[in-house]
Amino acid sequence: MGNYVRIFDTTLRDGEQSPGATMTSSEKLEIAKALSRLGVDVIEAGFPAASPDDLAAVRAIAEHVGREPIEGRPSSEPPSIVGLARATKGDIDAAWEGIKRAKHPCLHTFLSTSDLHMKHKLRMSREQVLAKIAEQVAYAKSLCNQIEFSPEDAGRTDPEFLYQVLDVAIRAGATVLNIPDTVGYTTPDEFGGIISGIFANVPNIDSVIVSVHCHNDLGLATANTLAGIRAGARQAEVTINGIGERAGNTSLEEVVMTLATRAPKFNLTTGIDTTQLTRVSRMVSTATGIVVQPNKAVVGANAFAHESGIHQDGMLKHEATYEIMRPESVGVTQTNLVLGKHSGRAALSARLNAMGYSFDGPALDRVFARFKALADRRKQVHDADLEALIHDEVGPDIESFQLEGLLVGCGTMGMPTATVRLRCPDGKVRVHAAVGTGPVDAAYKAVDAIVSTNADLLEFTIRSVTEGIDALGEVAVRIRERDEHEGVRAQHSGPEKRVFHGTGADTDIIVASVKAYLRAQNKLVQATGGEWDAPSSRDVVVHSEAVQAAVASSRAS
Ligand SMILES: CC(=O)SCCNC(=O)CCNC(=O)[C@H](O)C(C)(C)COP(=O)(O)OP(=O)(O)OC[C@H]1O[C@@H](n2cnc3c(N)ncnc32)[C@H](O)[C@@H]1OP(=O)(O)O
Ligand SMILES: CC(C)C(=O)C(=O)O
Repeated sequence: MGNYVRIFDTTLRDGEQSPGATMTSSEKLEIAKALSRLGVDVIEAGFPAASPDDLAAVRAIAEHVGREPIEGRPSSEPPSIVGLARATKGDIDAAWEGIKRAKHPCLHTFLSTSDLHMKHKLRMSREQVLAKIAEQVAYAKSLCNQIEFSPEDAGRTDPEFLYQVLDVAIRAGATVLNIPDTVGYTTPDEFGGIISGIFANVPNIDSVIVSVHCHNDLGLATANTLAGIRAGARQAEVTINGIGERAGNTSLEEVVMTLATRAPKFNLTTGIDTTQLTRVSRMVSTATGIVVQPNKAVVGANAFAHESGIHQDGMLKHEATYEIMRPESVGVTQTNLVLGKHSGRAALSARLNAMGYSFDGPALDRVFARFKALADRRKQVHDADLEALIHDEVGPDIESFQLEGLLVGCGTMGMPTATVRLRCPDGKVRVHAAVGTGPVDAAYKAVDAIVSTNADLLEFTIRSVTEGIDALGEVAVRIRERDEHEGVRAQHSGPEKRVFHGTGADTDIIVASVKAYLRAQNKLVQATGGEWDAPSSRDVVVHSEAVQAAVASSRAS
């Protein structure tokens, strides 16, 4: 095998043993096709004795995926298809029934060899176990050329007995000896030592492939698998996303990307097309319903995401500062500089540039201040949030009216009321309160009383820019200059009345609504040469003492 490591994928067998991960036959077939395209050498398709459905799924995979090379598959050969069986004739027959139509079928049988398992689970002596291995491996060999044998719980098996077991299995016809750390008990030095011990003590070990199969109970599955490979194993049994019994199996993507990323250290290759890893990971997650944790190595949503300003600045200067693999190498389109409360100007301005905006100097400072204020309230700031902020920032050249304050009262207990405080083109601050059918209507009436531009509201739309209770709301309005001759328009062929658009964004949707309305009103005022008739004090309707006081104070200023 030299420096080639065979990737044996057991997502459909051990992976499916994850509580709740049961997949339908058609999902399994689709995943098997994806695994084949990914370039795995071996697919353990199931445990046919477990149920008629399992048998049917294994058979379908053997017939479809195990016979023809799939388009796009790195190797021209179809993968080997494996069926798992206890060391019993019935299980072996069922497994053979499942896989026999594959071009490269392989029967995998196993029997526990640790004293603990033999005594309490199998209730068999060492001698009985050795005899059963000899008998059942030989029986399997009578059906199929390729036989994999696993001494279950090898990680806790007495090494001397393990060598005896493996010797018996080779003599009976096994072609692959798989060494499982069934309960994820060993540490990397111990597991590497077990594999080295096997190479040093089992006769004819060079005539078979030595395989490793680790579980992740202590989070050591990948480390143990790599230790086994460094000790000479040339097959790694893995699952996509590391799913499997209890804490799972070794994850395919971690082993493959370690061998690829640290190539000079390992000097080993696999047949995996790593650019498909992310896609297959998502497919398995969807089929099993097992969500990939965001910080999962290689395929987690955050594996190529950077949130803090110092890291983002480093990444913008040189990608190797904080990334040891390129995202494209695992099929992620690009590094994700997540904008959040820890981000700095460098990342914000890079994101804005990518979105087609260029801000620098005080304009960037302004957007940055608003971005930070938003990021303090939101977990993440998305492009859509930025768009809304920018549209809010890039308003009319002159802000004739500026919102200085807004107070609304609404609900089921009384009349919706809004008090609006605006700085007007003459520099004075005016306050007006109004009632309406709802808080927005009340606020717009209050704005109208101060702005009095003779415009009709044509359209009002509100949408949540992003998801969640803390999402930014974006309001878009369109207003049209009022036609003084409305109703007798046919007799007047004057110019069409102009329409002005305004948007506003805020986590408070009433504030966003007023900002949008004022934007549009400001454009109208600007378009009419900045003309504006200040309302007489008679026009100001006062609804409370507080507002009266506010009006008085605005007059005083
Ligand atoms: C480490 C691993 O991942 S091993 C693979 C685990 N996968 C599965 O178990 C697949 C799903 N399993 C099943 O559907 C069922 O367990 C079946 C159909 C295989 C067996 O069901 P049952 O016959 O009802 O047996 P049950 O599951 O209750 O008990 C397992 C029996 O197999 C025996 N057994 C366990 N491992 C082996 C083995 N490798 N070879 C032979 N017998 C074994 C046990 O000692 C026990 O025998 P007993 O009933 O005489 O005490
Ligand atoms: C069947 C064997 C290989 C197994 O899954 C284990 O021991 O974990």
